[in-house]
Amino acid sequence: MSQPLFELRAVDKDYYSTRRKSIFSRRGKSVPVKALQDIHLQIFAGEIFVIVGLSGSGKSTLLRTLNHLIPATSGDVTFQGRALATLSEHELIALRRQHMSMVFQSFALFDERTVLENVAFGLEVAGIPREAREARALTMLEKVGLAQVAEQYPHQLSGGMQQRVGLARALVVEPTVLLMDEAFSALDPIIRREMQSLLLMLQTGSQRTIVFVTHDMEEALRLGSRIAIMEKGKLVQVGKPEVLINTPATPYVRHFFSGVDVSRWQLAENYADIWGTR
Ligand SMILES: Nc1ncnc2c1ncn2[C@@H]1O[C@H](COP(=O)(O)OP(=O)(O)OP(=O)(O)O)[C@@H](O)[C@H]1O
Repeated sequence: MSQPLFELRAVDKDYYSTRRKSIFSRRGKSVPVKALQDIHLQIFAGEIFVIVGLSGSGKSTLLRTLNHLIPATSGDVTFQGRALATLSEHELIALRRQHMSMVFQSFALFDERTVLENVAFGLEVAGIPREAREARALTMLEKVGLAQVAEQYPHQLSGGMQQRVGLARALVVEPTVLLMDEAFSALDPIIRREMQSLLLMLQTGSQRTIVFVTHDMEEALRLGSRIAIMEKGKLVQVGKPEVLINTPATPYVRHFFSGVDVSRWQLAENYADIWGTR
């Protein structure tokens, strides 16, 4: 098997929150929230790796340890064999710029910039001249079907369109990894499915790796090459969708499939045919 792109070994993350002190403190000492506990994980190039779990299970924290926005309290996180904790702030910023983009639920667009300027932002930061960056941004907007609104401002667009701008902005820098945190969760169901299809279409033939956080099992099954299920800061099972469905490790994992039509995933041999765009 190829070398993992990310490798996590014995990763813990404890939060010491003053906000929570009155609830969790004992004799004035704050008790940490154990957001991640003993995480061992490998993520490979080209995967759409989906992290699923209930609210508070540690999904966002795990995602943010991958780009060191949240440093692990203990354990190792490596990217392309480099331990993130050993990098200087300067090296980390360079690594993130070169390899990683993020897409958030809240879109996080710049209101005072046009759609084109929003998409071109990462290229501007990278020092690409205006003409070249705007040409690349426009090509990316064409790919997400939004070239016609390039000169508009984010507030003039629907939520679904704004998230397509967010996706274009993340992809235009050609990242090795796309980190997506509940990126489609604020969208209504039809637009959400359209965004999932768009993401799968854009991923076709690409070696880009996507790590996608969601609490929605339908979305996880639709997008994931592999799925990790989290419970209270721990990884309870990691595997291909059909493996999780056919052999759930715990009742908690099984619980995630209640209400989801899993019949399409139950026969592993049919799995490759389910989504033509994968
Ligand atoms: N900055 C922080 N300070 C203190 N506790 C935190 C902080 N961030 C997260 N937590 C706690 O860590 C745990 C994991 O949070 P995290 O946001 O990673 O979970 P999640 O699965 O992404 O949740 P959600 O789906 O609600 O976003 C929760 O108990 C949360 O309250």
